[in-house]
Amino acid sequence: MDGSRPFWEKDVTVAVANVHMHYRVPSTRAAPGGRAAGVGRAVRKVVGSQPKVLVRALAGVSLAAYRGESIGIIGTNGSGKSTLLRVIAGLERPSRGEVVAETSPVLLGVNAALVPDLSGEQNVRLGCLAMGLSPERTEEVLPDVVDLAGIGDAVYLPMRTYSSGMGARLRFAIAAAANPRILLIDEALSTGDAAFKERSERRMDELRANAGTVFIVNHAAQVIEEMCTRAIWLDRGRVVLDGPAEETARRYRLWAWKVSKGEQDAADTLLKETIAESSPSSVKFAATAQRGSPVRHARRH
Ligand SMILES: Nc1ncnc2c1ncn2[C@@H]1O[C@H](COP(=O)(O)OP(=O)(O)OP(=O)(O)O)[C@@H](O)[C@H]1O
Repeated sequence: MDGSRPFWEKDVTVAVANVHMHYRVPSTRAAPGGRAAGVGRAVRKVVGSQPKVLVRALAGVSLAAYRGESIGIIGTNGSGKSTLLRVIAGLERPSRGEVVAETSPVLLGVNAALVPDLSGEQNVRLGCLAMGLSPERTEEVLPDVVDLAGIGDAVYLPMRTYSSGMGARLRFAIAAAANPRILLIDEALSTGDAAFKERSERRMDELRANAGTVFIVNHAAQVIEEMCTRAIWLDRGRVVLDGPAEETARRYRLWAWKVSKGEQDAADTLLKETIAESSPSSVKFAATAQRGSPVRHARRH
């Protein structure tokens, strides 16, 4: 990677600079120790408090996203994918590091807050208004959203009666209606059928063509390969590989295959080799930048 090339305001939509995310989480695991520790445990049992452990969800992630990119994020359970999206969306503040986004990203999560007792149609209205569309614009886009979701007359039924795939389709259609410049999608597309996949791919292409950036979290390397131009493989909160979607997906698949065959040593070696071979991104802000302010002095090293 170019050691000093600055990237300019007009190209960058999101910059993530050395982001760490730590959580302190109560653990019921018995701590080793002698009698004193045993007494401590007994006391905690009575008062109900538990010792806390540190979980490192992200351990120094840096990346710069450009206009027109669709970036897949892959990795095993707990590798930090959703945390990264939440941090980019501004829902959580990193423990360390900085995130700057050109405009407010829209996060489309599997648990996007829709109301189960309302119909799909009512939820579309609610979702559009919540994303800042005017009531008039909401009515205008309603038919397109319903069309993109493609769930037929079920759109008039309460959302609690939907299958997970139907709910995911509706959420995607609602998020896409806002025409966000930065769209973050957490798993939502993996449950759709072939027709929906094609429609959602087309809609994502439109969003990207509209000078936007789309981030997609998915376990399936194939989905990432088909939908993204670039992919980032995360493992234990670190970037293993950040490159063209096809190459990253191929490497990740090979690693996952070795793990599934019980070849843990070979998988570990592949992981280490991949990290060693890849040139890590390092994004720095020359001036103190804040979320929502344009990227002015960021440099990728
Ligand atoms: N709010 C939280 N409080 C405590 N720990 C958390 C929290 N959110 C995430 N974690 C932990 O951070 C790590 C990364 O979680 P994250 O959900 O980002 O992983 P993921 O790659 O999206 O996983 P999955 O593929 O299973 O959805 C995990 O160990 C998880 O337990």
